[in-house]
Amino acid sequence: MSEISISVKNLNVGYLSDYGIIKVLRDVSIDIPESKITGIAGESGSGKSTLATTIMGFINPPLYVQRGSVIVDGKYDILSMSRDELNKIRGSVISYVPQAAQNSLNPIRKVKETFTDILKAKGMDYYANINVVYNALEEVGLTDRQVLDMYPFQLSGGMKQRVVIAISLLLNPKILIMDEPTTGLDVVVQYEILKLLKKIQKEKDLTLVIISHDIAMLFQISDYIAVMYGGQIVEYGKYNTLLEEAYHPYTYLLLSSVPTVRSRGKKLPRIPGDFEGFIRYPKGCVFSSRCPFATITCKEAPPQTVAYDKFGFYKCIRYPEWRNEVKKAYE
Ligand SMILES: Nc1ncnc2c1ncn2[C@@H]1O[C@H](COP(=O)(O)OP(=O)(O)OP(=O)(O)O)[C@@H](O)[C@H]1O
Repeated sequence: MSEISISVKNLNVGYLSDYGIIKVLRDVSIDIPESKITGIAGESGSGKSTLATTIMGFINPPLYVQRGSVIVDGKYDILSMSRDELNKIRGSVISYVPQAAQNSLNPIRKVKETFTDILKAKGMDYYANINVVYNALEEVGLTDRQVLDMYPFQLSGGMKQRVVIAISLLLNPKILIMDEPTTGLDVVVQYEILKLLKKIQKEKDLTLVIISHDIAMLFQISDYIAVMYGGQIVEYGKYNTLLEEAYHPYTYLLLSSVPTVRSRGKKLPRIPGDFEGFIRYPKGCVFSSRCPFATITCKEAPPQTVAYDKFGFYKCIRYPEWRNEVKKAYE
């Protein structure tokens, strides 16, 4: 079995619009290791959901793949598979929980009817597979089977999220991609859901990909972190490497802008300005107009990807010099 669970190479994806194709993902390449938790961090609009949707093969207009490849589990070439072939592996090899999935449970169907629909779509009967359903519920800590006879409005936010996770794991996939799994939940429930995800990941040896704008949450749970900015992955590596010494200034500034008890009373570095957008896309490094360490060279040409270790990489021509400038500017 391959050590790489999802391999994305030179992915260029955009959206069709009245003005032509608006390019969003720009040469995105990443190898996501199996049996680990990989966090994909980035601010709203950086392209995280576009990446997840493309990995799942949900290629429907206006989304448009210009080039690149996505190989899942070493053998599924997602972008060249038919709809039927993709439907076969969705749920059984790779599952995806989109943003706010807990709110899209059908309000007029009991939980068991939702399970029935999911199983039926896979040609499976609910009653013949009732133990599969019970197991899935137990895995997510819903031991009271009465939950099956309840409507979504009778469940708390945390319970709904557990039901959604149980559905995504019903057919025992090897890979689970969750988009913003804790958004909209209160802090205690967020913690419980993260603890549950970590437990399930370990027990099932799952490859778990968590997408979030909440970098602090991702650093709590992930083994690897990819940092997205303006449709690119600007840095990727082990969470502790990034925490100890980010190679990209954007990662450093994102991490430094998270308030902690220790930073109380201190001025937190902020990221000046705004992303130019996908239409007026920067010519050089995508972060250069906001980067306090950028030089003219950074603004003129995109940086090469610098690879290190097995999976890690960064896109910054100013590393390691910019680290010395941090000391002068902020420390
Ligand atoms: N269906 C669509 N049609 C046109 N543009 C889209 C569509 N979906 C996303 N986009 C654009 O693609 C860019 C990336 O969006 P995407 O949803 O992938 O980002 P994200 O990082 O997941 O953000 P968020 O967390 O807010 O969902 C944004 O500029 C967005 O406006």
